[in-house]
Amino acid sequence: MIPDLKNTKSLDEKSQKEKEGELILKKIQPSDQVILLDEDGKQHSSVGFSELLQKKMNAGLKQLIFVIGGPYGFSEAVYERSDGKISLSKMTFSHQMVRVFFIEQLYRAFTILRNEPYHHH
Ligand SMILES: C[S@@+](CC[C@H](N)C(=O)[O-])C[C@H]1O[C@@H](n2cnc3c(N)ncnc32)[C@H](O)[C@@H]1O
Repeated sequence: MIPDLKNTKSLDEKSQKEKEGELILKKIQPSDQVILLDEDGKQHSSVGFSELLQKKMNAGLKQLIFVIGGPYGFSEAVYERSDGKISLSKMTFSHQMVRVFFIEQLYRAFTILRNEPYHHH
């Protein structure tokens, strides 16, 4: 997790996104795949999302990184480095809410892949 930026009042929207973007990009290795959580991304069902994860694992990917943006979203540099975008809804949520929703979906996806009795459709 990247700590909240301090003194953001002195930063305009673009500068804040760029500063956050630099901190995000520092954590990413060249071999990583990066998927952004973004309201304009592709929407999946929970089963569809579990299939996407399975496909990535089958491809022998070393590390798949999901990134949640700050209050103004992502900088251009982060969009350029990304390999895809997924959306949880057309609505905009706070990054704190997205963290909770997305962790539950990750948990759900792995229970689907393991045939555990958590997901009911
Ligand atoms: C308050 S939102 C930022 C909204 C900003 N207007 C934008 O263009 O992304 C903070 C972060 O939460 C995540 N987020 C918010 N709503 C989302 C949604 N419906 N689906 C996926 N991620 C979402 C994104 O990662 C976003 O960068």
